[in-house]
Amino acid sequence: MYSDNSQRKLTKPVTLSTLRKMKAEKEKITCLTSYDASFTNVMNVAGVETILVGDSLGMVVQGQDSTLPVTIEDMCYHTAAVKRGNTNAFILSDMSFMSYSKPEQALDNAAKLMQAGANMVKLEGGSWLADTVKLLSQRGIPVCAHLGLTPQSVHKFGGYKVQGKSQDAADLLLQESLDLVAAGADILLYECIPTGLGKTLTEAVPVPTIGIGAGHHTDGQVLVMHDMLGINLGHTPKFVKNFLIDGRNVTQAFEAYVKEVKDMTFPGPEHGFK
Ligand SMILES: Nc1nc(=O)c2c([nH]1)NC[C@@H]1CN(c3ccc(C(=O)N[C@@H](CCC(=O)O)C(=O)O)cc3)CN21
Ligand SMILES: CC(C)C(=O)C(=O)O
Ligand SMILES: [Mg+2]
Repeated sequence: MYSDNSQRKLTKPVTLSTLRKMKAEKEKITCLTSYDASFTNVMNVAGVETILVGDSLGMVVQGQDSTLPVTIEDMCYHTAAVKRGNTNAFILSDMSFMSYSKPEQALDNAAKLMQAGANMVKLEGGSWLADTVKLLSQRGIPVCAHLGLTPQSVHKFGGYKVQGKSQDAADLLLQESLDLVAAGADILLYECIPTGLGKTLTEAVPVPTIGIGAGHHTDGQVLVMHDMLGINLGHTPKFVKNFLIDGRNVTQAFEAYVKEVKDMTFPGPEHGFK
């Protein structure tokens, strides 16, 4: 459909260096989830710099009620599909529930994702992950650490709840962020934390930050594609905005998302937490 490269907005491959430069120059980083080749191609056309093969696929593709049933084989299958549809975006893939509970096991599973086509792997957790992040980093695997509301811990949290609300919880998130950066994390992703804390953390760490429900101060933004196209199966979280409105097609919805993240009209105050 879009085999003509001239239609694509990303003219050269997005790398970790590109993303670091964007943080330094305060240009917002855009990210959307994708799980297949076709949507990935449309995201390339719209200029979405980074694509997350999220374990949210368990919910929006497989129809599970959480991300826990997703396997590393599922993640590899979708990463390979995204890779085949991709030209220049940077691909991050989630490590599935319990696929990184021990460092050596994490290395074996991260290797599978990298061989399937990921440019970086994402793991949920805090300081306890430092040894694993260090091992992956030393072996040449870029790592994104996902903090705040970590959906694989939903049963421990007792629901999808905003994190980092008390001063103690906010201080702990800062310490954990610094520990993970010291261990080699290249990107930090914050989910469902107060907007002010998103700002504090983004200013405190030297690596790019990406937020979802973390306010407009993070270096980048991510949304689950289905949510921003208005085809969420269940309850719609507060941080979601439907971009498939006003007679837009899917490409135009992705373009509107890129524009609003770049000019900081998305997320607005109504999409954040106090
Ligand atoms: N479609 C979809 N979108 C997502 O963003 C997403 C998934 N699936 N699956 C995995 C996780 C689960 N996520 C979620 C799910 C629900 C809320 C939610 O309802 N949050 C409440 C906050 C409640 C509070 O105030 O503590 C909200 O109102 O937004 C947040 C993140 C994010 N991820
Ligand atoms: C919600 C994002 C950050 C994610 O981890 C996913 O899509 O799985
Ligand atoms: Mg995930």
